[in-house]
Amino acid sequence: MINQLYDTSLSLLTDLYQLTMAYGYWKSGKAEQEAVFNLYFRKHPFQGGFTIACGLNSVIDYIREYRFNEEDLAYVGTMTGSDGKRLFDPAFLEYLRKLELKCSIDATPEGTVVFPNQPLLRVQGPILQCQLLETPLLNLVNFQSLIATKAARMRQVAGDDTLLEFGLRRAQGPDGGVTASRAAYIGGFDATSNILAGKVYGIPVKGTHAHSWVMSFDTEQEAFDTYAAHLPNNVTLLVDTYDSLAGVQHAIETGKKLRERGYELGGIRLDSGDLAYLSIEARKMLDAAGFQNTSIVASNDLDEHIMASLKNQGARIDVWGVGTKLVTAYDQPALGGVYKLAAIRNENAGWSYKLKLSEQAIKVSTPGIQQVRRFRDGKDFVSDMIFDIGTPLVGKSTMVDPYDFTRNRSFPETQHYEDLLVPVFADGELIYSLPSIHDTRKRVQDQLAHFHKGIKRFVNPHTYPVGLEKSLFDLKTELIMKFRNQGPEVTPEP
Ligand SMILES: Nc1ncnc2c1ncn2[C@@H]1O[C@H](COP(=O)(O)OP(=O)(O)OP(=O)(O)O)[C@@H](O)[C@H]1O
Ligand SMILES: O=P(O)(O)OC[C@H]1O[C@H](OP(=O)(O)OP(=O)(O)O)[C@H](O)[C@@H]1O
Ligand SMILES: O=C(O)c1cccnc1
Repeated sequence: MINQLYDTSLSLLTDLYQLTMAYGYWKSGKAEQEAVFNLYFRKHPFQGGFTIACGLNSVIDYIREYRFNEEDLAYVGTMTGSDGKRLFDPAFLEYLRKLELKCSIDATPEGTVVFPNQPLLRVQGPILQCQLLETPLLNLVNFQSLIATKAARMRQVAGDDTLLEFGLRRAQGPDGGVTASRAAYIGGFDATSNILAGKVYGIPVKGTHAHSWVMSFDTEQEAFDTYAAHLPNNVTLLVDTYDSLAGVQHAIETGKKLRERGYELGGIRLDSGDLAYLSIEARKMLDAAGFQNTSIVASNDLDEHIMASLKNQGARIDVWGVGTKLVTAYDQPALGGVYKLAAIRNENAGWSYKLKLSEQAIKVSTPGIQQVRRFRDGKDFVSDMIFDIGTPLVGKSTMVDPYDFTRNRSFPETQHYEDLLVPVFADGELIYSLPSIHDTRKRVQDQLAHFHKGIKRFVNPHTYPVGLEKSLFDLKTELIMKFRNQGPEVTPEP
């Protein structure tokens, strides 16, 4: 669907270094060498205890439409190096012209609750192709997972209240706005004010009116009455232009006139002042006037923390309109997802497992062709184990905390589990049937319900156990030792 927003090919939506590396692979005869990359993040956003995977739908669109068209190639042909001469041999442009993606991708379905260091996507295929995908895949998955997570945090606070996303005006550009609306819906919002997102993604669209409507009339009463006269089936009146509680009284007057015509006053919206006090007072006034079913909408720089505080204060808010702090992920504007080479196939020697070292333990990548096994105890999820798909898992499974080898856990063969990564593309062919956005949205809440509530709290959340299967842990340790001492690779035992 992202392609619907742009009337152009998106194969150049990447960093130059991906293309220069691709060129290098091609020139040195490595272009077709099979490789495996993992896409994962290292730390939950917002100092939280969970993250929602989101963006796979866009990844699928992107890959299906992937091609270098004549305009792309003409542009790439003009690119020059430090000596002013062209960067790329024309024969490489011919190679790109004929390029068809043949990668296999396994991915965690959108709407899944995920944790640091586990692959959300595993991309396997010719190294040149896997490399070209790094930047766009990160661009698509990082942002949408970030916003879906922010939205899911707000849903945790809102309970059964209605959540409206109002962020387009503050979003990071047009695509930032539209994809944020999608991710917010998946994370648990009920509707967006963004009409294009409604059209493109089938999200419910809802809204009230702005201060300008009230200001354009001589009196607030006239403004409310006129709005209700023309849109009787969509009346939520913004009451705070001059004085919020006087505005509620004007809305009640309009509501009475609406009722005579057989319509109901849908809601009033508070957009400034003490939202706890004003909502409690507004509720009393509406109830006393017989408008018990009229909703109270609140907006004004809300986030999950203010919402929680308002709930604690007994605010009578039924509908929360949230913009800026949701779509810009205000307190943490990026998810630090990365894409790392984990294995490469040598012609005669089989797979070589690869690892990136770092002084920081958290930044040392994990080698291998990975899968994530999520163990259940009854209906609840209890632990995730990252393992290499080449390892035969017979008998009990033991997982080790990657940062403290003295901490480990074992599960008997009979323990219930599900493997999170599912096949999406096989050799470039889509083999995954996409769930509807509504089912994906439901999946988020179904999943969250089966995790320990400690991971959902905002302050010092519980760390859900994610470990490396013992033989993968041992292999990683061996590789770290080997690399620190001499060289970068190790061939796993068959
Ligand atoms: N009772 C409350 N408890 C905690 N935070 C609140 C409460 N009422 C409002 N807020 C939040 O306080 C912040 C600032 O509110 P403030 O009352 O200063 O805005 P305002 O100046 O009335 O609004 P505006 O500048 O849009 O006219 C907003 O993020 C709002 O959501
Ligand atoms: O506060 P947000 O979470 O971003 O929600 C969207 C805001 O956008 C609108 O007003 P706008 O901010 O344009 O003007 P205002 O601040 O004067 O109300 C609306 O009235 C909300 O307050
Ligand atoms: O419909 C609304 O009330 C709305 C839409 C966008 C931004 N703020 C409010």
